[in-house]
Amino acid sequence: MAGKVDLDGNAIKPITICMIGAGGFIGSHLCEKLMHETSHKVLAVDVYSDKIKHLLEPATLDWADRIQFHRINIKNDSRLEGLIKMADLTINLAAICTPADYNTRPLDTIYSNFIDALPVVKYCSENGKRLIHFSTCEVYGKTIGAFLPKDSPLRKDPAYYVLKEDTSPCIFGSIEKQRWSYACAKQLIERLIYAEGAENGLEFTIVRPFNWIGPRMDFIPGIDGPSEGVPRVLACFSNNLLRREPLKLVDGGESQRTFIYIKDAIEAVLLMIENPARANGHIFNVGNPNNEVTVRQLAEMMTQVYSKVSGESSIETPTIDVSSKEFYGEGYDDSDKRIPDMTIINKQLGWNPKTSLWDLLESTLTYQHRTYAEAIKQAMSKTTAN
Ligand SMILES: NC(=O)c1ccc[n+]([C@@H]2O[C@H](COP(=O)([O-])OP(=O)(O)OC[C@H]3O[C@@H](n4cnc5c(N)ncnc54)[C@H](O)[C@@H]3O)[C@@H](O)[C@H]2O)c1
Ligand SMILES: O=C(O)[C@H]1O[C@H](OP(=O)(O)OP(=O)(O)OC[C@H]2O[C@@H](n3ccc(=O)[nH]c3=O)[C@H](O)[C@@H]2O)[C@H](O)[C@@H](O)[C@@H]1O
Repeated sequence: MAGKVDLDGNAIKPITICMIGAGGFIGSHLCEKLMHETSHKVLAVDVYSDKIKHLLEPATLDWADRIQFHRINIKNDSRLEGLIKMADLTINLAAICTPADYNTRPLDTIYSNFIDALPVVKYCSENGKRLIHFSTCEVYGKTIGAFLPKDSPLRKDPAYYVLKEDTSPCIFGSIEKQRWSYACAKQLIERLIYAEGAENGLEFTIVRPFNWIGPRMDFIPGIDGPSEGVPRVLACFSNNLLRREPLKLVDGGESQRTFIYIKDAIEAVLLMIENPARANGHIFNVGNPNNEVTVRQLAEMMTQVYSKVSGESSIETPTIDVSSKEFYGEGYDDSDKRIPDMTIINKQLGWNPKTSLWDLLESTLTYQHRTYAEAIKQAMSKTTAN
């Protein structure tokens, strides 16, 4: 990695990164990237390590002395401050971030996304350490366009739906719509970090991911996660495809999302890590505006791609409609449309996403099939035998 330079042509010095939530979906890809392509050290903090165990064992791996796992729950562990002090940069990924939890476990959601993140911000600020904090595109909530009459021509005007870091408002539902507990907690921690920057000089970068997807996202219920758990849409639909059952479309599958391949998104995070002068003080949308689909279109595309990669024909009724109340329970609500404006990240870091939705689904579903198809078959034959 010798001779690597940043965007301004300066040599990149190896640093130590305290990565909280390193054992999750994004953390595992970021650790992989840092081990394979850089000389930086990682103090990996999480309560789980399954998704990074290939990076931790055996001790003979090339990067063994550059990654250390610390099994710590940041809610109640005094070792956290010491790790932040040892590092040059802290990246906080820890959170409850599955929508099925927002309305059913709103207290855990708010504590996890706001209260538990507070000491991390405080330790960084007090010790003069740089912080990259993971927020969410959900802080935008609904689009302004969602409130226009259905047939209004203004709905087609990007000014009413493209989400911009420095000008778009944050539009959430009423308090009994507990779906917004997550977005609201994330918004408040963003405001707190911004204020620490303004009043106390904290060097920060806030990342707003827009539906990053890929291998190792969430879990497949009953195989490597709780059998009753509800993961995010990629894992829900993968689970349905693997079990040859219809994909469930919540409230008609009309909501729109832009999906980005995790590997494209991780490139953006590495640029933030290695270009502090360009990233500090900024909030960045990280998404792929070219990959927009409705959830129904996503289901159709995943069905087609899965058929191709598994060699199995699709089932007769590939999708069924289900109400959000049935699927998520009382208090669910949804973001209607999420297209990231890319002006700021383009200007500061010159970054652009590359992978099309079809291509990213092809590599992700190939992984899902290879990793889970056999385990699902065995689990299903056991259930039938009983
Ligand atoms: N994946 C996305 O597209 C996406 C989109 C928007 C925002 N985000 C944000 O990015 C971050 C990471 O998301 P992800 O998709 O990797 O989620 P994830 O659930 O896979 O990873 C989060 C990790 O944090 C760990 N964690 C949670 N609470 C902890 C605690 N108290 N102590 C120690 N570890 C703890 C979990 O064990 C988990 O491994 C989250 O803050 C999330 O809100 C992700
Ligand atoms: O990924 C993001 O950028 C953010 O958005 C996600 O929220 P959301 O996109 O609503 O979550 P998904 O579970 O991925 O659902 C996407 C859409 O699919 C629908 N869905 C989900 C699952 C399913 O089986 N069927 C179905 O129709 C949901 O209702 C929703 O409209 C999560 O809140 C976070 O992980 C993150 O902050």
